Amino acid sequence: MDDNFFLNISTDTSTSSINSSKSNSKVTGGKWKDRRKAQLSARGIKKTPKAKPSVESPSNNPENELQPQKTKAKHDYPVDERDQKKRSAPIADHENRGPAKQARFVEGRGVAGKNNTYVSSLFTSNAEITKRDYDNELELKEASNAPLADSTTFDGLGLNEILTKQLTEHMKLSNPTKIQRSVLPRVLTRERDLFVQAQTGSGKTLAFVLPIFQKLMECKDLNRTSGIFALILAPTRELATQIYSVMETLNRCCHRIVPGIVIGGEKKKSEKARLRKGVNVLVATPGRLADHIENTERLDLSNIRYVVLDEGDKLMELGFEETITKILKDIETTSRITATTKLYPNLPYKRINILCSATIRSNVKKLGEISLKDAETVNVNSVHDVEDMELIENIAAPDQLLQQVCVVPPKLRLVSLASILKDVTKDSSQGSRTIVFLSCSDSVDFHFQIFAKGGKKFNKITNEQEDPDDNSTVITSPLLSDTSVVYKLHGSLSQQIRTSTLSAFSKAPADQHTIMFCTDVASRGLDLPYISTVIEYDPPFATEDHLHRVGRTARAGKSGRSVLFLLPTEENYLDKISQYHPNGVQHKSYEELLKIGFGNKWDMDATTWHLNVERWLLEDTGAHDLAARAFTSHIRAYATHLSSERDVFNVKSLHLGHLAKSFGLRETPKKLGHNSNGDGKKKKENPKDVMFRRARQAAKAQSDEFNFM
Ligand SMILES: Nc1ncnc2c1ncn2[C@@H]1O[C@H](COP(=O)(O)OP(=O)(O)OP(=O)(O)O)[C@@H](O)[C@H]1O
Repeated sequence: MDDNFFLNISTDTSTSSINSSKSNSKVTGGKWKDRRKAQLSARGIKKTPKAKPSVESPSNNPENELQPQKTKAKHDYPVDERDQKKRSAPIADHENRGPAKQARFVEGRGVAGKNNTYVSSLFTSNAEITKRDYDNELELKEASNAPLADSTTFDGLGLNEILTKQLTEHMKLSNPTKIQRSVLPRVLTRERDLFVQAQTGSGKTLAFVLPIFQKLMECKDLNRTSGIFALILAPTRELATQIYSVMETLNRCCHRIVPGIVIGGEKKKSEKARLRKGVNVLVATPGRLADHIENTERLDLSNIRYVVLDEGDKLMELGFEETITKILKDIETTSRITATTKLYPNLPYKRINILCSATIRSNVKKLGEISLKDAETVNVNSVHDVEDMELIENIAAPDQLLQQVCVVPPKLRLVSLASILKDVTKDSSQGSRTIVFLSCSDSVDFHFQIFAKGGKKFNKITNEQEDPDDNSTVITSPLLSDTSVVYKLHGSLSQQIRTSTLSAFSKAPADQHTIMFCTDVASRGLDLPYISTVIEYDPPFATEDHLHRVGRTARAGKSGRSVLFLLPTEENYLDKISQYHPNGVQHKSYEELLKIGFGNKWDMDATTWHLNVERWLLEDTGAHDLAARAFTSHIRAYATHLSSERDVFNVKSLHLGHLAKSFGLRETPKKLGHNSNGDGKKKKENPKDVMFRRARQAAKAQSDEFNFM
């Protein structure tokens, strides 16, 4: 048994009375046990042998178990007498449990070490939190990714009247952003490859889409049957869909220029039909495009004048290097640009490649070598030759972002999350949009269920009341507030569901509180409107992804807040992300966090809330399995943190027992591990096989997640 895992099984009252009563009688001589017996009988107490775990055993009584626990462990927060009393007060709503329910309730439980289940109290035995120097309190500055407030206008940058009108009148964008000011005129007037680097939410999409659209508009005879002139590659289907919808908006002011999209998850047949009808700008995910190049005869890439690679580092991270190299080679070898120059004199005489990324990793440089020739690097402050890429530093998070960090002991993670969500959803006069990032699909499913299906009472849904919409990814959350709706998004959902979930989330009424539980599939490039809070409940697998996640808020000059949860063993992660937060971060203690949602009686109310989750899992086997799966998948995902970050995210430093508690589970991690393997008899695996199995799992998880094919 793990030493740190505190046993908290409620004590038999008769035993406690023994401890509390004092006697003057003294018994001497004989064996130790006989002396003890004689001493007890002198006090009129009959010693009963230790009961084996059974339903009848008082120590197994769920009523006792649901009492806040009396423990010897030290509290890691100030405890006054009043709080102590509150913690020992009985928790309502469990007295009515019938015998059958009680039996189920204790099913699988036993004393510690027998059936491997424990009930530990939330506020005991938690890891100490080292006091880091948090002096660098956050200093919020003016928005760094906002539209320019000076006299710079879109037409001043060379945009034609029709497009300018579309932007200002229909899209309500009056001034360009800094990166648009830098990129727009370059693509309109020069024929040089570009590496575009700018903050999240700074308007990079319009920066490359607008000039390409205008150049095509300038070709009078160009229509949908003329061929594909621009190709935009994005790493995720969601991002590709988003870029396509920007193109569609522009198409409203010039119907001749037709955008098209090919991404996985859709019927290839309908994509082929679309390609056959003709498109001029093709947005695609690399895997699907490569598939069409192989199998779709009508796909003609010979006219391509512009290739844009959006989110370059993610494209590389997902292993598209080879696919992109092949696509570019195919474009190169089939190109008829020279032959058609006279037909389209306004288009560039050579192919222009544009690579975009907010973060620079060595893989982006590699992609630059593959895709760019004699390129310029453009960021908001400077323009220089791409050879100087080495000089470019990673970009920081937007200056107006309020970055909060909270170090939370593992057992208190779930209640801390509940607290913050309660807080963001409490205002009934106006709505809010929140994104919660988790490590894996199973964990998303579980947390979605906690805040949705469980409802106010975490009732088990019986067969008669079975929700017909059981697979829904959008559901109301009375647990938080009457106007709260929760969503889930991850790579294991079908593309149709992913698309409709995002669309519903984006169009939610302004007075609704919407919360989306998701994996990193939503971290890249997604432009969801009015996100006010991003919660990184699990830190990302690569530090750069932190920047992309927090970048879902504080976009285009708007304010935003991001909360990063860290375990006490992960505090040094702050050193890794400090490069993205030159203005500092704001530290919140977990006590503060718990107070904002649970109020002054936070310890008592958080305990009750958590016990309700635990009880729900004990009563509902389906929910319990979901929790167990989420826990094991989470640990597995944790082990896939980049090796360069293992000093912070080391799976060996995790307190698995406490972490299981934050999934509402009472079994020991060992038992959960065995269950997740299907049977109790686990064969010892060859370490080499373990390594290969984990590598396969990690690779599969990545590809499942992004589902790019
Ligand atoms: N000139 C502008 N004025 C106001 N809003 C703008 C302007 N240009 C773009 N936006 C808006 O800014 C938001 C962010 O734009 P976009 O998605 O292109 O950012 P990005 O730089 O690509 O971010 P990320 O790196 O996260 O992908 C969008 O909602 C877009 O409509």
